[in-house]
Amino acid sequence: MAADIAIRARDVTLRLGTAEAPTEILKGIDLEVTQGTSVAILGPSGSGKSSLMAILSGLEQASGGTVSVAGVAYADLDEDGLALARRGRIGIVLQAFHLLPTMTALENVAVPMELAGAADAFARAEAELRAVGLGHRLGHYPVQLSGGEQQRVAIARAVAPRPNIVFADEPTGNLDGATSGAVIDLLFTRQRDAGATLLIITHDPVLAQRCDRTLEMRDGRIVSDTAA
Ligand SMILES: Nc1ncnc2c1ncn2[C@@H]1O[C@H](COP(=O)(O)OP(=O)(O)OP(=O)(O)O)[C@@H](O)[C@H]1O
Repeated sequence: MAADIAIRARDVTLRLGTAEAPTEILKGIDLEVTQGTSVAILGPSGSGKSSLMAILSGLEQASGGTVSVAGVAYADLDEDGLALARRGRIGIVLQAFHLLPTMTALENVAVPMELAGAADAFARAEAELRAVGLGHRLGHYPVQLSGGEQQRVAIARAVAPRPNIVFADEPTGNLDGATSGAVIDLLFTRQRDAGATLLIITHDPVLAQRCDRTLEMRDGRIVSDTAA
């Protein structure tokens, strides 16, 4: 039996800017990712990595082409449908962490799980925050946390619901070597435990080497696709 395909993109394009001066950000992306694999996306700044991730994670709509994730075709869904499809199945860590400023670190991780119906949301959130080394910062608000600490809260929030697919845009960008190593270990441990698919944008060759597969983007296209 063929392995499950977690992510399928066909001829995905993204055009932004004005009608008079459109910019082609993505120029026909074809991609299939097998469930349970880890994929690093490399490429120079501006090559379209974050844009591709935004489309694959359902946060942005493609201008052309089709995307289906975990068997769900995005074209069939409206905003609410997309949000529902993401909930619990897809974890996302963006470059801007999007923590809610009025909630503590613990609440930022626990409340989304609680809204999704998890009975043990706070216990799981606490365990996940301890795993990223933030057991001593549970009651801190985002403004009281350093950039690297906020990044770790965002990672804990993404992995805590045990999603099938985790998208992470430079998840270690703000972390020092030791903390970065611990966070990467956590991401890969969770991936293995849950058989999850992991898509990571990174400039870090060490992180890329740990992935099963490496894609390189240039100027809106995937220019190389290498298995480890
Ligand atoms: N709303 C927009 N209108 C026009 N161009 C945009 C818009 N948003 C992004 N771009 C352009 O799209 C290109 C791709 O951006 P993207 O953030 O996907 O690149 P990236 O490879 O993730 O870069 P980085 O490594 O710097 O994060 C960039 O040249 C950017 O300037």
